[in-house]
Amino acid sequence: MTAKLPILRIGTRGSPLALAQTHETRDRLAAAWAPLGQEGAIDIEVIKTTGDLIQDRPLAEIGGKGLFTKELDEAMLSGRIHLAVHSMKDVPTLLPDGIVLPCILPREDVRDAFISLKAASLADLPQGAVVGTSSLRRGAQILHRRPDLKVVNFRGNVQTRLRKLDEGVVDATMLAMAGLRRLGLAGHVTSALSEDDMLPAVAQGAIGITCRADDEAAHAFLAALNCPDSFVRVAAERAFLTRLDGSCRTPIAALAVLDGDHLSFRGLIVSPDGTAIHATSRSGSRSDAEAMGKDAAEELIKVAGPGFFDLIKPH
Ligand SMILES: NCc1[nH]cc(CCC(=O)O)c1CC(=O)O
Repeated sequence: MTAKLPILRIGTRGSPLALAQTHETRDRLAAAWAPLGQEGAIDIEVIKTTGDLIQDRPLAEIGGKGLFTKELDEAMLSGRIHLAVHSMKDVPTLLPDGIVLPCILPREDVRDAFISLKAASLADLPQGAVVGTSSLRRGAQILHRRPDLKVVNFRGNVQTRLRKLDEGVVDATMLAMAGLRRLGLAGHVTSALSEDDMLPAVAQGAIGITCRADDEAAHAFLAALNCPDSFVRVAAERAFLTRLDGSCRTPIAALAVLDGDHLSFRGLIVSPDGTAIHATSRSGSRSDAEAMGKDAAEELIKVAGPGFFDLIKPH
């Protein structure tokens, strides 16, 4: 008797990037597990999230955590899907009861891309140029480097942004290199911003896969896909974010890098206008990942003082 198909239902958002990430996940599962390679063994369920429905406002303004994950979590807890594929950047630090995150795929390029038809790099932008971004983290770090620039709110998919660049609505924009690469759109990148100019978001470029805590089959399937290096880097960065209790309104950036067993961590917080910035770094071993992130956050909380956080609390 053949197994009843599908064996596994994967939930995802419907955006082109979410689908690309889900197809990568499906292909890795099929390669690792022969039964999952059979035609029809994996079913992909597209689920709309609150974040997908609201297109015209900055996400920071909508507020609330889990804008891109809540509906997927609900579908998982009700048994409609077994796995959910997420951009780790969009996953809240606290997962709902009963849901775990045992798998991070090999991480893509962590950097932010600079895209402009007028300048080859951030430093080349003319005085007073207009940069479009809806990301407080990107806006704040840009203003820190270049206080003369004008940062305006800018959402929409890659095609929309490119059209607005073409029309001269803005002089430059920024997007994650990882998303552009996964969509085959890296050709539009003018240059990659260095981590010194633009520290990435926590977990940028990482895909994470959740399952129910009690789903043993899902755990077994995912164990073969997890990238231990990416997992430990993301763990350090998320520990930093957790301690800072980052909301979408809080410009926070962090990056952990592994060299063998040696982990280097950098993290920063910055006021939205870019004038006040506090950065720190840690160096240690892989097994200290979470402690390093947490410790770095505690230092920044102390150094910045309570006044700093009042600046960036949600209204
Ligand atoms: N917040 C949206 C989002 N979530 C993940 C990515 C890109 C892929 C990634 O960083 O893993 C993006 C778009 C962007 O920042 O350009």
